[in-house]
Amino acid sequence: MLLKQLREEVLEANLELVRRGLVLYTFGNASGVDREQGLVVIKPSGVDYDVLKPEHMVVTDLHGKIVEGTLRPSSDLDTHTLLYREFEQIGAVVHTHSEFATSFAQAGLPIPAFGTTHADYFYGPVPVTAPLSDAAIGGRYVHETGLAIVARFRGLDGSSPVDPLAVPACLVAGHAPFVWGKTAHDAAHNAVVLEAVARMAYRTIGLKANAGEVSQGLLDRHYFRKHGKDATYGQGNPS
Ligand SMILES: O=C(CO)[C@@H](O)[C@H](O)COP(=O)(O)O
Repeated sequence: MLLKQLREEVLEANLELVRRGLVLYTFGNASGVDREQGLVVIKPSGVDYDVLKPEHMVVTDLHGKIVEGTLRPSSDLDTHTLLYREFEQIGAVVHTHSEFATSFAQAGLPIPAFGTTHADYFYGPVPVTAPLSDAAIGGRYVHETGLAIVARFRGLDGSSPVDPLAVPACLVAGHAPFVWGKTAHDAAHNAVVLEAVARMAYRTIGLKANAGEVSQGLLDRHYFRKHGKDATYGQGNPS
C-alpha cells in the first residue's frame, strides 16, 4: 500500500474535523501531498466517517489521476490538486462547511482581523473569492472553485494579492472555506481556528457594526511571535 503514514495522517485530519464539530455527516474533506513522489492522498467521497480506514484513502497524482484506491475520491479533488500545483509550499488541504466560516462565505464577506486571536494565525483578513461565475483568471471567466481561490490570492480578480503562507485559508463565495497547512495536522488545526475566529468576528460585528480591525503593529506582533524563523511563542527562540 502506497504512502501508509500519509494515509493515517489524512484520515486523522478528517476525523479531527468531525471531533471539533466542523463537519456534519460527510460534508467536507482533507488531503495531504507527498511532494517527492508527486502524490496526493484524499478522503473518498461520501463514505461515513465511522467506517473510514487508512486503506480507504484514495491516492492520485497532482492532476487527479487515480494511482491507488478502489473508492471514488472526494468530489473536491480538483480543488485540492489545483491548490497543490499553485501553492507549492503547502502540504495539506482541508475543506469544511463549518457554520460561522460558511456564513461569511455565503454572505460573500471576508473575515476581518478584529483581534489577536485572529492575528495569531492569519496575517490579515481571511479573503473571500469573487462570486464563482464572475471569478476571472487569465482574462477568462471561470466557474471552478480552485481557480477562484487562486485568482483571489494572486489578485487576478481585481483584489489585492494575498500570500497563501501568511493567510492559510480562503472563503469560497456562496460555498464554504478551504484551509491549508504544511501538514494534515496543521491544516485541520487552522480550520478549527478559522471557525473560532469566524464565530468571534460574527459576534464582534453583532456587538458593533463598524468595529475596527486590529492595528498593523498588533497584527505583526502576534503573527510573527508564532510564525516565521524568529518566532518566540511557546518553547521557540528566546524573546
Ligand atoms: O462541498 C461539498 C458539497 O457542497 C463537499 O464538501 C461535500 O459535502 C463532501 O464531498 P465529498 O468529499 O464526500 O465528496
